[in-house]
Amino acid sequence: MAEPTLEQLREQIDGLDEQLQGLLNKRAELAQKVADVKIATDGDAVFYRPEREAQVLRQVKARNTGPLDAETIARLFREIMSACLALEQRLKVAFLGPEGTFTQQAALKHFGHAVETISLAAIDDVFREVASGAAHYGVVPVENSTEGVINHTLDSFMESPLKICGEVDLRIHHHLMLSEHTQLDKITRIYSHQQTLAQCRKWLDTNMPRVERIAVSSNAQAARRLKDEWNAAAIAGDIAADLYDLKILHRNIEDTPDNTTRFIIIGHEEVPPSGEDKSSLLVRMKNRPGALYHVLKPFKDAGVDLTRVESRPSRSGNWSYVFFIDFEGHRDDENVQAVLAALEREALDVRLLGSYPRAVL
Ligand SMILES: O=C(O)C(=O)C[C@]1(C(=O)O)C=C[C@@H](O)C=C1
Repeated sequence: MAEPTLEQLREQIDGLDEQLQGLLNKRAELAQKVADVKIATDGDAVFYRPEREAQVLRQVKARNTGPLDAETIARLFREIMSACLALEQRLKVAFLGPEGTFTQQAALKHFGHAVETISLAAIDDVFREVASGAAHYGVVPVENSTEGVINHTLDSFMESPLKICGEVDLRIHHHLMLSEHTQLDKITRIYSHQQTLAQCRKWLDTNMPRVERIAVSSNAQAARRLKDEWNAAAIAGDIAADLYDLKILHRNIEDTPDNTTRFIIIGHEEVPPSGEDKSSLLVRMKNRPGALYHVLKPFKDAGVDLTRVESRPSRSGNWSYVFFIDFEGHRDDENVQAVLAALEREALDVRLLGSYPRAVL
């Protein structure tokens, strides 16, 4: 049999597109009905359901047979669910701005593009915007694989009642960029966020040792500054280069190739189990010998896996320490409850910051 012609193949694609379109709208109608059920059962209906979204995306990945790869197809379904949710309620998501930061990228990766993103200048502002109800959720960075923890976010939890309801991992690539006015041989300074400068330290030491490094509030801010300067460069990501119309001179100048930043989603609600969950905990201990041992022993006894432990001096007393602990499992799990009960006996204060689905995308 002869191979199909271009016209015949396109006809088949048109036919499938029509079916897909019909199915997508049927799916959207069901989401609208789900919204009616949520409103009928609860006056204060919560439309966004992270545990259900994680389950849908996991199913999509598990049953995928290709040729589209599992990540790609999951990203498409991410956008479909985002659009369906927007029919129920258009979410307002606050993030650490300005426009073009990796945090905005993380917000869109997690929620899809059918949300309204609100750019704010500081991590505290994101917490406040969500606490006041002006935004439904917030996205803030918490940990970077080269530079470690972002203390400001952890500190904000000491004073905030908000909960963690999700996590996002983002591979971070940094590029050296110039504006159209920059004179390459006259560059005397490089702008970027302090974390980014640290993540590119070796590259800068080797390639631009005599150029002054100036830390600014975000990478996007660094990119924005170039507009009016002819003797400066910036280090930032792709979105910032696009947004401020900059030329990328050197790509991927980060010192470690698997440079990843972890972001968390903050909100008001506790998230039910999704089947594959993580939890974050804040424990305040008296600063006595072996404090860390007493914090960690209950996890070993109950067979709960830790994924991160950080300690910070507590602001509320000279002689106490706060531990931030991430672990596998959900607050409803029996072994997690055993850990919490044991910690209650040991610690001055124990607060579960949230149980949430492990990142799927
Ligand atoms: O199952 C729900 O609760 C829905 O609202 C439907 C749906 C979806 O499109 O699948 C949309 C938004 C929720 O965050 C989760 C899932």
